[in-house]
Order: sequence, then structure tokens, then C-alpha cells
Amino acid sequence: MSGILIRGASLVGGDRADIRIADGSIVAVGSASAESGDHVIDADGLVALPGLVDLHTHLREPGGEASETVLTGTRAAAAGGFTAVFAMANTTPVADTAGVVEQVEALGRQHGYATVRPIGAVTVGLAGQQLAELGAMASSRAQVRVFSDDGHCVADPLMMRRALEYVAAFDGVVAQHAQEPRLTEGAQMNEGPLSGELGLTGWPAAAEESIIARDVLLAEHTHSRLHVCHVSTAGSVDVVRWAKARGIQVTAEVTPHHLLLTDETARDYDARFKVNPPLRRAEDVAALRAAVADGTIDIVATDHAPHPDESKECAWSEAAFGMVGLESALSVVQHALVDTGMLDWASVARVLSTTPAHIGRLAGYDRPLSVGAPAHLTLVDPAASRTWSPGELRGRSRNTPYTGLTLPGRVVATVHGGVPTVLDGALVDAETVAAAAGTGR
Ligand SMILES: NC(=O)N[C@@H](CC(=O)O)C(=O)O
Repeated sequence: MSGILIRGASLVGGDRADIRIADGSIVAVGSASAESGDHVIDADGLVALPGLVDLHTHLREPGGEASETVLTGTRAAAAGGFTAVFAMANTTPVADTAGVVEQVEALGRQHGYATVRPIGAVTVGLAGQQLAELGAMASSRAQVRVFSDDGHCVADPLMMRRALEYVAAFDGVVAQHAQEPRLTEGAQMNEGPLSGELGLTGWPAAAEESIIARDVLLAEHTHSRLHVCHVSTAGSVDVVRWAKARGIQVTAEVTPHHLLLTDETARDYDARFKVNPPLRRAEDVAALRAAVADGTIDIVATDHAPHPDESKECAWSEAAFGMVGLESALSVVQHALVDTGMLDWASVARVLSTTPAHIGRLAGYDRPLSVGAPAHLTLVDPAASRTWSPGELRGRSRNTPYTGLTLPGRVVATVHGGVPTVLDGALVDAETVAAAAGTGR
């Protein structure tokens, strides 16, 4: 059967190799020749990464289709080099039942641009009052393993304890949005001299750090797995480092925007920079970069949070929290970590593919780019660069914080389960992808 031959790609270890894909799997790595009917991709100068996996995406469907859908969000994902996304539960209705998570998973499968693994809510309606049907979501066809009330903190310590105890039964993980609600009432940006100057209610670092400190102790007590969403302060890094040294099962993520942008961006009251958790100080950015480099922070996750123009082109205090990030994530990581010499490409593969897949118990990513493994990969041109504008975005919303910024790297091709979703830097059309995914390739 015809397949894909990738000619002369640079592997993350530095070697050059051909990669041949057939029947959805990698069938040769090293020296390979095209068979009749193969699509040939010249990968001279391109780095072959395993398909990227985002543990923190807001796809908005059901209920928020004006901002994003499973189709538009997974197209944005493919454009950014992702082959799998974990879809956050803050939809309408909330993904707190087997029915909703099965619907979201099925939409992903039907469209074929990326594997969609739904994240289940920890509490009914994200309201923090009653545990959601965690077991039913875990045993559903969606195979939920990650549970989060993201957008809301599971603030009640007893609720958090019970959730940790419960998910351990099926090797699940609770992904906490660490934000002490009482300390962040009405908060609009990082608490510091600048919030005072701008007259915006501040968001103290301690609101995040105190919840992480509490939760790592609960994870230790329950022998369960905790994942900390979007770590944003130097103090949070210290707490996670302490917990890991103690042997606690904790993993942590940082977003691309927290690796690059600071609270200074709020000066012009441009709400594209309004995000939860807020952009912090330059010292925090430096600590977060160092923590990815030394492994204290395990993964980079986008927190892709699409919002329509009217929710961003308004007064700062009225605007929605969040920014899109799927298309730009790899470029920001290259700029902040690779081009600064802090991370090599093998580590990029770890923080953006292998480890997020492992945390979410997503199969098919543990032997990346090896013979017999599912063909999830992305080809990146690290020598290319782009000046960002909303025109670079492939999702439904335009709320990128990078407009006007020149960032390195370009995704040239993405292959999801043997199905090309991006070729020559352009998305493959939806009908072709869906048809190919429907036949398995
Ligand atoms: N990260 C964000 O700023 N926004 C998220 C939810 C949230 O965490 O508030 C969203 O769903 O828009």
C-alpha cells in the first residue's frame, strides 16, 4: 500500500534519516526508498519531532462554538505540529458525564486532524460541591484519565483529597488549576508594583503557591498523582522541586506565554495579554525557563484559550481571560529555550510529546519515531521565521498575544496516525483528512 517517504530528516539526536510510513505506522527509519505511489517529502534541513501532544487545550465544543470547535481547534493543533490534544472540561454543558466526553472524543475521531482525549471535570458543573462521575468517564469510550476543573480551583481540601483518592483506582491524575479563590477575588493581573500603578486588582503569587503546597501534601497522603496546570511563579517552581525531591507523584506544566511574556505587557491595557494565571515578572520567566531545562517542570502545555474579538477588544476589566497558543507553541519554545541554548531538540520532544502523553496515559507515544510505532510526527524548519499576525492562525479565534513579534521555526508537515494533516506548510483539507482517517490512513 502507498505510504509516505520522508527523505533526509534530522532526528532529534542529530542523525539524518529517511522515515517511511505505511498503514499508519512507521515502517523504516534510516535508509529507505520510495515504493510506488508513495508521497515523498524532502526533509532536508527539517527536524523530525514526534507528534506534539497538548495536555491543556480549550476546544470550546460543546457550547462555545463561536470561539472554537473540535474541528477548528484540531486544525489549529495540526498547524502547530500537534497530533493529540487533551480537551479541557469547561464547556457548556461541562464535560462532567460520560455522555459529554464520549461526544467530544467522537468528534475528534470523525475529523481526524488529531486525537482528542477529553479531560473530565473533577466536580459537577465545575462548581466544587460534588464529585463528578469520575469512574464512568474513565470507563467510557473516551477513556478519561485526566480530571480538572480548570478555570476553577478545586479549592475545598476535602474535595481535592477525595478526587485524588478516587482517580488513583484507575491510574488517573487530577490536574489542578492552582488558584486560591479568596486571595484572587476580582484579580486582574499579577500583584506587584505595576498592578498598583495601573490601578488593577493584583493576583498574588502566594495564591498559586499555597494551593500547590497544599496539594502536593495531599498527593503524598493519598499516594495519588497530581498535575499542576500552568505554573507561573518562581515560588511555585520551588514548591514543585521540594515535592519531587520528597518523592511525591507530582508533574507540572508551563505555558509558552509564561515562558516569554511579562506583566509589563499590561501597561497599555491591551486585553490580549489578560490571562489566567496572569503574566508575571521577568524573574518568574527566568525561573520557569530554568525549571523546564532542569526537569522540575515536566512539560509545556498551551492553555489554548480561544475567545471572540468582542471579548478581547474591550476594557481590560471586562475582557475574558485567555489567549490562543496551539499554532505558536513550538515557535515560542524554540525562541525561549532552544535558541537560548537551554534545551535541545530531544528535550523539546520530551516536554511537548513523550511526557505529556505519559502523564495523560495516551498510548502510542512511548517509542517515538521508531519502527512499528504509530506514525505521529511533525517536521519543523528551525531556520524559518515568521512575523506573527492573526493571519497565521488556523483556529476560529484571533486572540494571539504575539502579533508583530518575529518568532523562529515553521511546521512544514504534520502526520497523525499516518494521515498527513499539514503538507508543505499548509493544512490538508478537511474532507481529505476525514476520509483518510476513516479508512485508518
Ligand atoms: N486560561 C485562561 O485564561 N482562560 C481559560 C480558563 C481559565 O483558566 O480561566 C479559558 O477557558 O478561557
